[in-house]
Amino acid sequence: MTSKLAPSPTEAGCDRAPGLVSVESARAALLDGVTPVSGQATVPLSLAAGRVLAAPLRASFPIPPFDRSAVDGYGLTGSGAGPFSLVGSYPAGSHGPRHVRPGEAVRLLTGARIPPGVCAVAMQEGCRIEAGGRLRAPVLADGENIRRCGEDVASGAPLLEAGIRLDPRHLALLASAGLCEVPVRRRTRVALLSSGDELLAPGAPLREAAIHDSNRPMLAALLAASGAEVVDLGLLPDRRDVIAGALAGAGGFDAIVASGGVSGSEADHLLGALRDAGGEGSWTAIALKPGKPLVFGQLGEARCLFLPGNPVAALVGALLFARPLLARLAGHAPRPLRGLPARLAAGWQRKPGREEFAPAMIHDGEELFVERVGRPGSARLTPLVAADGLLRVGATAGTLRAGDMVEFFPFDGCFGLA
Ligand SMILES: Nc1nc2c(c(=O)[nH]1)N[C@H]1C(S)=C(S)[C@@H](COP(=O)(O)OP(=O)(O)OC[C@H]3O[C@@H](n4cnc5c(N)ncnc54)[C@H](O)[C@@H]3O)O[C@H]1N2
Ligand code: MOO
Repeated sequence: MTSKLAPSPTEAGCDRAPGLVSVESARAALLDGVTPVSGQATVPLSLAAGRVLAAPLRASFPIPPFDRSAVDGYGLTGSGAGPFSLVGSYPAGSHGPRHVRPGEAVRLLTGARIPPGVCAVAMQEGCRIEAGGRLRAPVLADGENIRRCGEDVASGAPLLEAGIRLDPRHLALLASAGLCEVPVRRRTRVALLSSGDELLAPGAPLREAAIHDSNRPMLAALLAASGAEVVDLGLLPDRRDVIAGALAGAGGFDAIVASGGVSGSEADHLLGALRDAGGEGSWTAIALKPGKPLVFGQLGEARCLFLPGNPVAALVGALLFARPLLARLAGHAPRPLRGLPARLAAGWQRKPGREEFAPAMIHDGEELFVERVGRPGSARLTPLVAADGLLRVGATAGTLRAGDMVEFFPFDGCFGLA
């Protein structure tokens, strides 16, 4: 794993600064050989959102299970305009008549079973009841306004493939197929820690030269939203032996995620501590801004991903690397990272060499226009909070001008279902 992360001679220096590894090849190296966790559970539908389906599911009956009316109206026995004699009224859920004979029509509400003999349903808005109670209807095509048995899913057809991360849409499909519980993979277990002598636990009173640990709550929430069970290993000092001790007990997790202490100064002990704990790993400089220094490794069963300490860099690293790692471990395909094409509302001076992600806001308009929020900086959280998402600039881009195309990644997707 380590050697694969070294930049190849062809890679270095072509579209990024020499010696830096592209995000793409770093991600490929991180995911190389990662297999899904074993172990399954059966969970009720009410707890299945966010879990990964462990086995393919098929429909044991057609959906819908019977022909039914798509509208409030009248079931007709022929396509002609009538007049028809009305022979009853049937709401959704009722049995309906045994048979409707030629020349007859039946009142049907949306969702009602189509009785034998009915070949189309006329919407009530287009119908008229004559004096004497007979029905006049528009001429209809055979099958109009009828939802056919099995038109959504045929009996025995595949419902969902294994490896799908279930979201509210899937729960609706599974419920409509009569399922109340589903087989899912066990959740991945991720250990999370922060390191740094300058860090204070959330809520602790400020002391001189210290700041609060803002990465741990952010990363814990982000990893949990990716479906992982997060175990907090806490806040560790800049002491190699203490960090090694904490890591040594974490080899049974599926992944260990840390932030801080990865840039290689005399106070950065994560990589050394990983080795002391019996693991292996390597330091990598990624062609990424923010988020250049990164440590990947392995300790026992656990894949290790140590992110930089600056909070925006930690977030970007978690989105680009931890998310796909957790997806692969959880047994579903990492979602391809594809942003929306957007135009810059304003440019800025920059040097080519590193792919860049910046907090950005959407401008109203017919086209998607985005603009960086606030002053750039990997330690500034307020632009991140004010932003609608992150914009991405490719590594080769130099100074940017208003109107240039970039990619935009909204934080909440469009509807945020998954
Ligand atoms: N001479 C160089 N110095 C630095 C470079 C470089 O290339 N040459 N890179 C800079 C970049 S870029 C980053 S990012 C950081 C990464 O450093 P570390 O991962 O070793 O992180 P620390 O030094 O521990 O912390 C950096 C910064 O972030 C603060 N921090 C750390 N953890 C947290 C936390 N949990 N919550 C909030 N803030 C945190 C820490 O106090 C530092 O201010 O290195 C640069 N330096
Ligand atoms: O790359 Mo650092 O990760 O810019 O803040």
